[in-house]
Amino acid sequence: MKKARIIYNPTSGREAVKKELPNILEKLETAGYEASAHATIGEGDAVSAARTAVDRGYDLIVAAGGDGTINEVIHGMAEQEYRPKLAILPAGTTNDFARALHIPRGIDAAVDIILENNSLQLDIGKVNDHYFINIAGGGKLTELTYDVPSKLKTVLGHLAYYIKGIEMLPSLKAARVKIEFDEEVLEEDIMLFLISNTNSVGGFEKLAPEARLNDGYFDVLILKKTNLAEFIQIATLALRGEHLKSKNIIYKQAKRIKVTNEDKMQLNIDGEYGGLLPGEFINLQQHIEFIVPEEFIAHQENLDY
Ligand SMILES: Nc1ncnc2c1ncn2[C@@H]1O[C@H](COP(=O)(O)OP(=O)(O)OP(=O)(O)O)[C@@H](O)[C@H]1O
Repeated sequence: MKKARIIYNPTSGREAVKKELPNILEKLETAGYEASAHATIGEGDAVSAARTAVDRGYDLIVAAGGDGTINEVIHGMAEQEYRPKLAILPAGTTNDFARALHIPRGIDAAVDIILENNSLQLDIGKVNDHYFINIAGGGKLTELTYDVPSKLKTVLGHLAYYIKGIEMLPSLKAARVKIEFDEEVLEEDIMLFLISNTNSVGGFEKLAPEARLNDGYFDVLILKKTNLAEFIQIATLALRGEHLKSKNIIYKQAKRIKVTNEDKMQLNIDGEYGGLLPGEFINLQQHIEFIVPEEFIAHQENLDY
């Protein structure tokens, strides 16, 4: 019998998973899994819970919570030689990765996707000692994601980022960075750089429109030094997915990127503080097998032609 381990954050998304847990376990059992669950108790607990699940030879790990929980589960799995399949039950404030995989928001519908058991090997990113699934970046602007007070984030979701972002606009500063791509070096004064694995980040659905999740490439977006008016114009274009035509945006694809800067620029990794530059970003191609909707597999195949 196949064994499934649910690792869930009991506090995320108004305790949605906690309330639904008996139903989730029953559905998995009916589908032939021997299912058990671990409730996380705080920061870092999902990392060790995932490590333990790998050591115990589970066939499937179900990460239930927001992007923070999924990120921790991936940290617990990524270094291991044996990596079980990974399913996601989105129940957080931000569920960018679940959205990128077309996993439905409702817990019940997301469990049904697990039962359909379609899967794809997908890329994840690594920078220094951190893994990321959505995006990593740096620059004064990216610091706003962890400046948003968590209460505001819980109540307002993505809107909180925008409010805080607008408040921060007048204090935006450019910084000089050196960016080494696979075969090219760039030195620029920039407002921010984003290294994206998926195309849906922080509510911007089309930030990196060509990002594919299994091609081994990151999509790199660099916003050159701009004034406030230009910045607002580009942000407006970005909401419509039309920012790539701006002369202030550099867009590239690369497997490995090294970024250095002299001012101790902070790194943001999947929305959390991730240490200081320099950073070496490596794309681990098709490193983890994710359970995804059949429709997502068709969508990826369409991108290939
Ligand atoms: N029992 C717990 N109590 C408090 N915090 C926890 C608990 N379990 C895990 N956490 C922490 O909460 C962090 C965020 O949780 P998670 O990502 O699941 O949901 P969220 O805060 O609703 O959404 P998001 O992080 O996507 O905005 C996790 O990275 C983890 O460190």
